[in-house]
Amino acid sequence: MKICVVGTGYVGLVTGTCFAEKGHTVCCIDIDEERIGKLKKGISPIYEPGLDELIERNQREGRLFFSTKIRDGLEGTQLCFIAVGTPPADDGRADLAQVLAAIDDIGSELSHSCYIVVKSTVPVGTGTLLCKRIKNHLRERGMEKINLEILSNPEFLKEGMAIEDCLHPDRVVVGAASDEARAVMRELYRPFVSEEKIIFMDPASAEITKYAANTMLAARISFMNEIAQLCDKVGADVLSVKKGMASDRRIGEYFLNAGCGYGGSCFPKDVQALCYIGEGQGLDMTMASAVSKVNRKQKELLQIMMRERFGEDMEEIEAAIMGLAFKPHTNDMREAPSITLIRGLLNCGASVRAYDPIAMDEAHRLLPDNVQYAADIESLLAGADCAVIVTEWPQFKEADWEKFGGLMKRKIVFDGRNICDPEKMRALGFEYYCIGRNMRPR
Ligand SMILES: NC(=O)c1ccc[n+]([C@@H]2O[C@H](COP(=O)([O-])OP(=O)(O)OC[C@H]3O[C@@H](n4cnc5c(N)ncnc54)[C@H](O)[C@@H]3O)[C@@H](O)[C@H]2O)c1
Ligand SMILES: O=c1ccn([C@@H]2O[C@H](COP(=O)(O)OP(=O)(O)O[C@H]3O[C@H](CO)[C@@H](O)[C@H](O)[C@H]3O)[C@@H](O)[C@H]2O)c(=O)[nH]1
Repeated sequence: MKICVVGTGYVGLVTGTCFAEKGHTVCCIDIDEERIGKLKKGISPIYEPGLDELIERNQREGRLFFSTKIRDGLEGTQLCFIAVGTPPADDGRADLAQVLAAIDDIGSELSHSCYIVVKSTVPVGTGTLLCKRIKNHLRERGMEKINLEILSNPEFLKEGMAIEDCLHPDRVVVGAASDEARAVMRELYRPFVSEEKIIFMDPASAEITKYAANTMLAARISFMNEIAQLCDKVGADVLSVKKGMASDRRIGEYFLNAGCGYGGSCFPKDVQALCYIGEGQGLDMTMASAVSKVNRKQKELLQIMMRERFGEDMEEIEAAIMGLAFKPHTNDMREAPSITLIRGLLNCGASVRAYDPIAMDEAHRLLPDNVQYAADIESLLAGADCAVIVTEWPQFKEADWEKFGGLMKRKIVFDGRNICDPEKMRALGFEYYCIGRNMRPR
């Protein structure tokens, strides 16, 4: 099948490459010339385990192409995916500017019938809006005979696991109105999943499914974060509580880890966007709003714990921040809890030193200039008053705290991801604080 993918961010680049990997011929389009230039040389603009090799091989074998010109992508294509960004606008709604620009570009060049598939996360009714918009373009160009259908095919991949999620999805959701469109999507995804895992529905339901799924996952995290705070108040252990809850099959074990809050380019914006959509329909969206509210507070928690511990001395401390990415195995720092923490600490007058295995370039771009950076864990911790774990990178989980404790000025650790064993840390002489496992009523 010949496929065009518009947008080469996490979603467009990964899904386009995976379509090529399964034998389709794919042309990926982006307006960012530097990005396309790099991709043509086989250099991935994003860090995603396994992606570089797939891009290189599929380009070499002639199934994957990159261009800045939409015309190159549209030539002979059966399916045109829109995978551009939908960042949050100031009021919380999804900003559709990139999606509208993409449909305008397609509408000004398309000269044959095809299916346009929206992979970007978009509010309900976007498919209908795009359909009207592209038909206007075609009418203006005297091409109204072209047959078009706009489908919704939201993406559920997780950063850091994107290739695996894309090649072996739990399910594929497709919002399509016609049997013909459903048949094409079935053929496209046949190499990826068995047929019963392709869930067909109307486009509006598919659009809502994406927001509802993300909000449900975010709700589980916010719920556990609230339970963790309660655990700390009453001297209980949130990991034991989680174990007890998760063994009920109806609850399950996933997305129940308490921590210093969820970040990333999706949960924060999608929960807010769902609130905006519902409120626009006159609903309160009580649950979804609470999920966001708990998370905003949770991102402040490490800072509050540190202020409680250091009091007036906050201005004197040198804090060593372990991890900047919003989660491990990505360099993405969008909405990362590290940003809230570091800004807060600098506001209190503390000195901040930071290290992340791969997000250092992003950090230089996003964090205030007075943050200092360390080249490795040793130089990060040397002379520090405390270590603050924000991202659960494997190298932090495996840290040799006996050795690192010897390098620190004071042996104090704030563990925002509950990756250390409290008993071991205390036995090594650390003052150790974590989330919902402090076991001493406060
Ligand atoms: N990042 C994720 O893990 C993830 C997962 C599932 C769904 N989503 C959703 O998928 C969409 C894309 O997310 P992302 O993280 O890949 O975005 P991104 O911001 O990383 O990438 C978007 C890309 O689109 C390009 N672009 C913008 N306008 C364009 C145009 N008119 N023509 C061609 N290219 C254009 C940009 O230059 C950029 O490279 C969003 O709606 C997001 O909510 C993201
Ligand atoms: O038990 C948990 C699980 C996750 N997180 C945090 O939640 C955030 C998001 O994590 P994750 O969901 O793994 O990353 P994303 O790549 O943002 O993926 C989410 O957002 C994507 C974009 O919409 C969806 O496609 C995915 O299905 C959905 O998991 C991160 O800050 C994690 O640290 C927790 O605090 N506790």
